[in-house]
This record gives sequence, structure tokens and C-alpha cells, in this order.
Amino acid sequence: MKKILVEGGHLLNGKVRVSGAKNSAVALLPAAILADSDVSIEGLPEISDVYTLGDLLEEIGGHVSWDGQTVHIDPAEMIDMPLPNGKVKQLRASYYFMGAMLGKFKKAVIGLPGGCYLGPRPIDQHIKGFEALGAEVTNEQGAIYLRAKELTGARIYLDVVSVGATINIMLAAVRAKGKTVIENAAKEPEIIDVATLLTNMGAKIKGVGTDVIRIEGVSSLNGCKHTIIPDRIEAGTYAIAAAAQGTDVTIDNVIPQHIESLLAKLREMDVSIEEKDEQLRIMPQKPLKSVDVKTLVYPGFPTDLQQPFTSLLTKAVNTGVITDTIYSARLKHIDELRRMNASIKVEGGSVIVSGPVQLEGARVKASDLRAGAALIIAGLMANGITEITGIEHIERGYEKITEKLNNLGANIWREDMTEQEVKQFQNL
Ligand SMILES: CC(=O)N[C@H]1[C@@H](OP(=O)(O)OP(=O)(O)OC[C@H]2O[C@@H](n3ccc(=O)[nH]c3=O)[C@H](O)[C@@H]2O)O[C@H](CO)[C@@H](O)[C@@H]1O
Ligand SMILES: C=C(OP(=O)(O)O)C(=O)O
Repeated sequence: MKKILVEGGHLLNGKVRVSGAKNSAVALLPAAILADSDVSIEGLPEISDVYTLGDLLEEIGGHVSWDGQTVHIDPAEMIDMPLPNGKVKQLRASYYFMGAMLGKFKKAVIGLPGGCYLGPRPIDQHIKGFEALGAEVTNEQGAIYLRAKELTGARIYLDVVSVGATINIMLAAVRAKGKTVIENAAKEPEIIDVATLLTNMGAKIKGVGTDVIRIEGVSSLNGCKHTIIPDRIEAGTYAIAAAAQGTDVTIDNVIPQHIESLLAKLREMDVSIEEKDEQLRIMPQKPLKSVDVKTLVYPGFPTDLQQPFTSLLTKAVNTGVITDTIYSARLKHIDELRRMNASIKVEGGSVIVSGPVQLEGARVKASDLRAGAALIIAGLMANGITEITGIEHIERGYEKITEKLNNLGANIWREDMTEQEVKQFQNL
């Protein structure tokens, strides 16, 4: 097992290139199940979630070959193989096998997903959608069984705006008979990316990016080539790191509009930002002012940047309040930041960060992906060395994070954990 070590205090400057979007990639790969011929996806991030999904596609008979960041998927020999256990539990997005296999084979058995524990993460809206399309859905010993004689288009109102439910219902509905309308749909850029792939495969989808998506089912879908969008959460993480510890950092391969809510907050904090077509230049020149942040569905402030942003607020003058309206229990980074000398209170679901404080290096644990990013950013600002365990979470979502930060001037590296550290880590 490895840990990450960060020696704080080094200033960041230079250029960092953003990888393909994790939350698109993890839906695009399962979407390939729906095609009858080869699907190629370019620009995939080299992260463990992507490789886990590639393995799952092989488990159901897909031929998957990698050429750097491009994957070729031949779905011709895929079958409706049950996946009740195993790798489906290593990540959240295995739930997209439900929609894609239901669409293609009219049946699927998929174990309940894993992914970051952010408090309860129900999938009732996914199931409501599958049932509306005509599937019988049961939970048998922790695996979801889906069976349908045929899928028929339906009008589905989502009670909660959900990225996963919107994509999953779309995956099944493109192969249903007739028209499906998803109301109160989520509008995240990753949903548009998945719809673009499906449209290139021959699906008929209108309204993505608005809260009403209309789908006219088709009887077959062909293969195609697709290039993934850049990862707005990775871009946002580097923007926050640059605001925290940078002098002049250029973030390349970013769609600035996808992180407008973050950029607005950074500007309120007095960070100077230049926006170009596919680049951002972050130049913190003055002491940072605290701000309040409330996470919301897109285009609001993303919950996935809430934890890294908390680290940044420790450096800002005055008190900032963060409220996560999507995952109110996404707070596992707080105790770890306190170990590093942060002054943070949690009151009635809000996180109150007082600053500025000088963070101190400490031994901390990343208990989820963005908690890991928050601790790395804190480590960049801290005095001395910060040791971060639990880095398998970080590797689910950040491609080459140590290499990218070192190129910006940080001093961050991976090391093997000692036997004793592994034992202590596993008992925690
Ligand atoms: C792989 C992926 O894309 N993960 C992202 C996706 O997760 P995920 O798709 O799981 O998140 P959702 O958008 O579905 O969740 C939003 C909210 O709806 C609730 N909910 C969701 C589904 C459901 O059936 N019932 C229900 O109550 C959730 O508990 C949460 O409070 O969007 C989240 C919110 O932007 C991000 O944090 C994750 O990074
Ligand atoms: C919560 C996240 O991922 P997942 O939904 O895959 O657990 C995330 O990307 O921050």
C-alpha cells in the first residue's frame, strides 16, 4: 500500500493540463454496451474507475483494448452476464450497467454500487425510472435484478435532481419503444457528453442540458468515435490549489463555463483570473477574503469541490460558511483538517471555517476522493510534511496528481507504507 507525502510551502506556477472527465468516462464506457459495433472513446483519464469499468465490460464478453487514453470496445459478443458482486462494488458508476444492460438485453443483475461514502446514496429514482419503462425491479441479497418483456417509453418525473438517475434512465430509454420524457432532469455537462455519444450511436435525444429531456426510442444503435469533455472537477481542484498556493498557474484543457460558480467565488475572494477559450490563468495577488458557499445542482457550486474549497478557506481572512445541500454528511475531511491546525466548526449542517491559520503538516487519512484532494491542497499550504493514507480513493479520480503538482513546483511523492502503518490503517 502507498501513501502520499507533501512538503508544504512551495509556490505553484506554470501550466497543468486537465484530463478527461471521470464522471463522463464512467458513463460513456457502460453506454458502449448499447451499440452493435465498435465504440472508440478518446481522451479517457488514466484512473482506476476507468480501468475497473473496462474489466467489467470484459466480464460480460466485451473486447476492450487500450491505446493510451483511447479505448476501443467491441460489444458484439457481450451477454447479459449477472454481476451481483466483485468489481461493481469498487465504484459508484457500476450502476450504469443497469440502464445499459436493461436497454440492450432487457434484463440485468448488478450488485449495489460502491463509490465514495458521502452519507446515504439511494438509487430509488433510477429504479422508479426503470419501472416506469416497464421493468420489474427487485433487490435480492444486495443485487438489483431488472427484467422486462419489453421497454416502453414513459413520462418520468424525478423527485430529486439526480445525475445518475438522469443518465441511467436515458441509457435504458434510448432502446425503449416510443417516447420517454424525463422531467426535473439534471443538467450537468457530463449528461450532455453521454447524450452526444448516444446521439452519434443513432439515438434520438432532445433537451439535454435543460430539465426536460425527450427521447424517441430506436431499435438498434451503431458504434462510433467520441472524444470526452475535460474534467471540470479536476480543473476546479487545480484552480483551488492555485488560489491557495500559486503565483501564476495556467490550467489548460478546461471549459471555463463549466466551473463558473467556482470562478465567481474565487473572484469574490480577490483571486485574479483570466479566462480564455480552453484555458484559465489563476493569479492570487492579494490576501484572500472569506466567502460563504452553498453547493447546488449544476450550474450551482459543485458538491465535488466543496471539500477542496474548505481547505482554501483556512487561508482566507475572516469566517466562511459552507453548506452542502447535496450531501450534508460529506464532512470526513473536517477532522483531518483540524489535525492540521484548521479552525473549523460544524453547526446544524454548516461548516464554519475561520481564518487565516497557518496549517501544520500531520498524518491524515483520505476517506473519500475529494477529501483526499482537500488534504493534498492543505498539505501544499502547510508547514512541514503531510502524510496522506487512503490514496486509493484519490486514484479513483485524479490522473497523475503527484506528477502534475510537481510540474507546477510542488514537492509531493508516493511512498510505500510500512507494515505497521498498513496494520494501523486497516484497523482504523
Ligand atoms: C459517478 C458520478 O457521476 N458521481 C457524481 C454523481 O453522483 P450520483 O449520480 O450518485 O449523485 P446524484 O446526482 O444522483 O445525487 C444527488 C442527490 O440526490 C440523491 N438521490 C440520488 C439518486 C436517487 O435515486 N435518489 C436520491 O435521493 C442523492 O442522495 C444526493 O443527495 O453526482 C454527484 C452530485 O453532483 C457527484 O457528487 C458525484 O461525483
Ligand atoms: C463522489 C464522487 O464520485 P463517485 O460518485 O464516483 O463516488 C466524486 O467524483 O467526487
